[in-house]
Amino acid sequence: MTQYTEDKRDRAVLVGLSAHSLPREECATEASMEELEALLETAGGVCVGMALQNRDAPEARTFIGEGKTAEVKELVRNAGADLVIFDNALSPSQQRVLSEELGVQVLDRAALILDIFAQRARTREGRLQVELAQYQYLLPRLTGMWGHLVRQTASGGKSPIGTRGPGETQLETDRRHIRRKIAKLQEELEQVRRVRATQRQLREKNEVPVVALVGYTNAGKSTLLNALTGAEIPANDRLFDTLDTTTRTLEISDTCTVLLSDTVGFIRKLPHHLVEAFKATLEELSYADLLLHVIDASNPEWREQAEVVEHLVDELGSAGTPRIDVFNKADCYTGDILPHGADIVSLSAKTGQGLDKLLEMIGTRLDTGARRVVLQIPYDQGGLVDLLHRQAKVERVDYGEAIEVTAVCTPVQLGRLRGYIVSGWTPPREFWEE
Ligand SMILES: Nc1nc2c(ncn2[C@@H]2O[C@H](COP(=O)(O)OP(=O)(O)OP(=O)(O)O)[C@@H](O)[C@H]2O)c(=O)[nH]1
Ligand SMILES: [Mg+2]
Repeated sequence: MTQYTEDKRDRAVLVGLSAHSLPREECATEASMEELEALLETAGGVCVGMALQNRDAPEARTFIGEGKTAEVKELVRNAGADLVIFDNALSPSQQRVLSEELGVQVLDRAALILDIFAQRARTREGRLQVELAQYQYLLPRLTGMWGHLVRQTASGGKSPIGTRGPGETQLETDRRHIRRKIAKLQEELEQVRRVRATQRQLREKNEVPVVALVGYTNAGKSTLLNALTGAEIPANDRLFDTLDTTTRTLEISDTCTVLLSDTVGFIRKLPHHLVEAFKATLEELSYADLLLHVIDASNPEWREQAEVVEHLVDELGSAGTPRIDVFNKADCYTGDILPHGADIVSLSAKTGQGLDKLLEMIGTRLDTGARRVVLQIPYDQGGLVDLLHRQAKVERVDYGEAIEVTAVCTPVQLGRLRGYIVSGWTPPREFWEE
């Protein structure tokens, strides 16, 4: 008993369900439970018990079955746990019922991730985004969870996992207040976004291609950015170390300089609100000319992780952006043979092995695939013609109703000039959607 009164960390029992009726990516597996434990540790808690159930379908009221609920209750009592965390998403009512039946606070993976983001967010934008996501998560859960939280915080002591972020006094107020708060946060974020758009326009004037790092959390994105650019972004062996976008210049060769951006890592079952809220930060991705998908090749789960990333990149509307798959951590990789291909590179951000190959690949990717297009440029955009003369191979210029230019352009330039192309190039659909 004395052993855990000294440990101040939140003690949690982790529960997961795998059911035939659930989509595969929503099922709990041993690997996803392990990841949940890592998330719990990142949030400052400790796992004191674990239960994984296989079932045909979730129970409507309690998600897991009756027998399993009793078993979890037993686990909670024996281990002296103060909360139960589900790997699967729970509905607000399931969360409430389970909390009553188990006698402790019940969270799901989404709430845990939100909690970590709340602890980690540093910039104003990051904090606004997390707060917005937390309020949106809380709104449908006001009745059940709140009574519990208020009781808990009223009893004094530190605030437990899942309750950090919006202050307690705000948590006591009503839905209308929360809705107002959400609207206000959205407005503030809109402002942040406007600043971002201006910065981006400035950057586009600079005509420098943007390369963005994407990948599963802990894959080594920040380490790679540091290795390539000499930046000193913190890179730690914990989940969601980076929550803000950092951009640095990277010289690929004497003639080619790009901007390289680090982004927030992805994870399976990322709360939908969070993806929504972080769209401003992740917007960087949609403006990237090239994505570097960093994969931790030393992780036996890399395939599943890569799939999650692909899925989120799609959801964020960047499926059409050229991509290089970077199999990182080659220094400690011992598993099966990695895929090979023109858009695949294996390297170690830590030892530097393979970095030159990546640089070469970025250079080729940004330069190849040039093709001849005809552009119609309005006279008031005449500056673009100068730009084309400087950047592309201009073959012909006709002055008619508009300036008609025939030029050979690289994919990056084509992406930028998409509004003016009249023939020669069929852009991917997402290029047209703004
Ligand atoms: N052995 C080895 N470890 C690496 C390599 N690259 C990164 N790491 C380690 O992996 C851990 C995570 O690296 P980060 O660069 O923080 O990963 P990240 O993708 O930025 O993670 P988040 O910001 O949390 O999404 C750190 O402990 C790094 O030292 C590598 O090539 N080899
Ligand atoms: Mg990072």
